[in-house]
Amino acid sequence: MISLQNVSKTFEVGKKKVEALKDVSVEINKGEIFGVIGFSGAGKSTLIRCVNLLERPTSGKVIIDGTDILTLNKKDLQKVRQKIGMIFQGYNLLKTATVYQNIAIPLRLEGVPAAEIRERVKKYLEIVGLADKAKSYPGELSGGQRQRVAIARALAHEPEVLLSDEATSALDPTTTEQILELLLTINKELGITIFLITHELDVIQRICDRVAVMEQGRIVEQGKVVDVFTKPEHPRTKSFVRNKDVFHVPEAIKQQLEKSGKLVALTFLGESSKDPFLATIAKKFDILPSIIAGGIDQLKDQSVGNLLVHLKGTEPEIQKAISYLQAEEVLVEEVSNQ
Ligand SMILES: Nc1ncnc2c1ncn2[C@@H]1O[C@H](COP(=O)(O)OP(=O)(O)OP(=O)(O)O)[C@@H](O)[C@H]1O
Repeated sequence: MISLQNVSKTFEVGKKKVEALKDVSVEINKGEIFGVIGFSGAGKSTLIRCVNLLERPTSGKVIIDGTDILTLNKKDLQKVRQKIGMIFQGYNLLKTATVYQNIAIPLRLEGVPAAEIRERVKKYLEIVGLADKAKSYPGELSGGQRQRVAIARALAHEPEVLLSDEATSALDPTTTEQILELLLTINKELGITIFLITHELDVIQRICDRVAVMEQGRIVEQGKVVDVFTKPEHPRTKSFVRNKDVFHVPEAIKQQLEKSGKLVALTFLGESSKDPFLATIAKKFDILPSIIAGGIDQLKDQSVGNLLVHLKGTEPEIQKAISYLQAEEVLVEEVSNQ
């Protein structure tokens, strides 16, 4: 549906050149939620702004439904832009207009008939759960409510794609969760494709189907969230994957445990977490497994469990147990040597 092909963007600031995007290629499929994660300055905003040409790439193609929109004239580009809604970290609402007017004014400018404007404002305020706030001003709303108005305003144009530029970054964790739930509903029930950028792994983990990791203007890793999350390859991705925190063991304890065996990090997906792996390996092999730490993360469609386990025993027995776990599709990473 959206295909960014070899997109580069160089800003010229005085005599200095800033390469914000370097040969970035990314495909977003119809109906999916695709997230880009990266630290500040990685190029995420520039990338998302290239999708609706708020920023024009220096080179490369931006293909939407088969058309390279860089080749379009103003009028045709305008038509494509109507298919793309956008929400921002700062909401971008008109402070002196009511919630109703914030949604209605852009529709009026687009030439939507008055009766339809009334219908759409009502419909989308209901969808975002703010039917009773039509007459309020943005200043009377919480951050989460303001973002809901911004979402209703974007939806009122009945777009096929919603771009989200750090939409939850200014919100507390509970409000973030509610907005993410709303984005999931919009994706599922209205069939809207969502392309979002964030610096928070939680956002990716909670709602995205696929993810790309950006660093210094490049995409360094991309794939299904579950794969990137459980088997991160690039150092930048590893730095984002929080489950490593579970496996952070104070050096003194680590040294103590390593004397009598091996520390392993186990990662398992959804269903496999129900199997009693540790009891089984204790029975089958001459080892004593003990749990040092653990946690569980909820992804969009499944959960991922993490355990830090000490395997007490001889090296050959430990290796047999590890092979057994791997055959059962548990991801095993030795943390002793890290
Ligand atoms: N209009 C601009 N003029 C000059 N340089 C820019 C412009 N926009 C972005 N840049 C530079 O491009 C690089 C990427 O910026 P960008 O905002 O895309 O990153 P980001 O990952 O979205 O970071 P943040 O989350 O902090 O916005 C940075 O070095 C930034 O300073």
